[in-house]
Amino acid sequence: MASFHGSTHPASTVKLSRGNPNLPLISRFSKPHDLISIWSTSSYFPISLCRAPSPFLRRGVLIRALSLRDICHGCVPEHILKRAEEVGYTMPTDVQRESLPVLLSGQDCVIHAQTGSGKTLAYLLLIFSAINFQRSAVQALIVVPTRELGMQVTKVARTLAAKSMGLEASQKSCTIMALLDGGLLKRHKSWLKAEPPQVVVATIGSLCQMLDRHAFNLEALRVLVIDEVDFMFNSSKQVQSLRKLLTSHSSIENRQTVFASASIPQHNRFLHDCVQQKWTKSNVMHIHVNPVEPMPSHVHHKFMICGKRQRLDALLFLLQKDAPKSGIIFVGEQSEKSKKAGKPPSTTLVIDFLKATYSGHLEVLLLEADMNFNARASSLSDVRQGGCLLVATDIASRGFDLPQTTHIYNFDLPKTAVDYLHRAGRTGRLPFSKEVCSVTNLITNDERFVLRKFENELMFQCEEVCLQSLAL
Ligand SMILES: Nc1ncnc2c1ncn2[C@@H]1O[C@H](COP(=O)(O)OP(=O)(O)OP(=O)(O)O)[C@@H](O)[C@H]1O
Repeated sequence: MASFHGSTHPASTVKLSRGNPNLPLISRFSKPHDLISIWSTSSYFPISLCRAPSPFLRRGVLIRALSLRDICHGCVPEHILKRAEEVGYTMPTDVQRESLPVLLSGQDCVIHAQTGSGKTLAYLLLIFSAINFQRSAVQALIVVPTRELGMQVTKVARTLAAKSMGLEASQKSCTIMALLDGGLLKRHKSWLKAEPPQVVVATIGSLCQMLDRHAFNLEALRVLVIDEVDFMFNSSKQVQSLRKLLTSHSSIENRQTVFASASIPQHNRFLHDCVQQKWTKSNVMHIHVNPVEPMPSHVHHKFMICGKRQRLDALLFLLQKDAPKSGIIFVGEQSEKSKKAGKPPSTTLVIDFLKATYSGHLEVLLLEADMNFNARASSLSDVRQGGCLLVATDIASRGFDLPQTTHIYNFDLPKTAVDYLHRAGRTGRLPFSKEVCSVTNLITNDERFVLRKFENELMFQCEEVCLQSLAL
């Protein structure tokens, strides 16, 4: 196994100085293995490690930043690249620049990069490069932890696979099926049998149900992606099924395996397990982008100390002062004890309070695991319409992409530093924007040490805000 870190130079590296991005591109390369690695310390190019063919260099100077098309040319079908450009994916993000050459060369990969860094597009481009559009068989499988994330990934995949302008006649279509908890699995079963899709996006529960009923098999599988991999392996309910999927339903020799997450605690141990347990081939690559800074740097962290009873008023005060374009208020899950005592969950308290007192222009919406699937789907679709104040439990903390979110409020602190990282990662998700976004924690005096622990673990600093200073 090997590892590429933003802070280490790979063996064949070239030092770069600032180049001229306006110079014309001289020629293109066609295969990823024709590439040479380049290390850039230039402040002009927002890159740490990239790969480029020699025509991109003149006397060791990068003369043009590589576009997504440059990196994927010859591997990803033209109509997908064209569609990606139509949607606005022109230049690669750091993680795409670093992972795509490795992915497109066929290697197994653990993609480990900040929240909102663009891991989804990286693995989707790999999938579109690997599948045979003419063949009706499940060739790519993306496993996700929640129904909401599954719907989102399916939407991005379908957007890329949709017919692009001007290429209709020649382009071949690709079917993408979502097998998600609460879906119409009976109907999906007949569809899977009648005409298997090329790509399936699934939660592990629904997937196993279908595999157990022999609705389809994974004999033709070329790419297996496990998104939010640390979360999936952490859940005791899912881990058995996941292990079975990785080792019995398809073989590592026939497929390319990709794991993705912004947090992989003890990643060396995880990489070791990947090889030992035969989840991946032995040359699996760990692409670790920005290892010294797990949090996006343009997210500003704050805290306000207030008593539990003051918390709702403090939240309202902050909302009025901050005037977010769109925000998420994270609330802890209700404990079993509180459920048994017949108390309302904190989400209800917050929602009811805001509906009665918040006078801003944003709609107040709710998303929590206890809602039924239809209510969850309807909340999700309302949230995507534009700005809102979403009151949510941690169900919305993983992978949820609402790029317009400018403010996060931790009404209750999360349980772990990893949960903090993912909640905070719901803001600051526009890759090339430096708009300052914020995460504000409402805590009691006793909780200050917990937050300090998160700060040390995740290497960020939290600034104190006082009700008095805000009132000025
Ligand atoms: N090359 C690109 N150019 C412009 N926008 C991009 C590009 N790649 C991704 N994005 C946008 O960046 C946002 C974040 O991408 P994505 O959801 O893939 O992040 P992620 O790394 O999976 O984050 P998380 O770890 O939180 O799941 C999305 O809104 C996506 O559309």
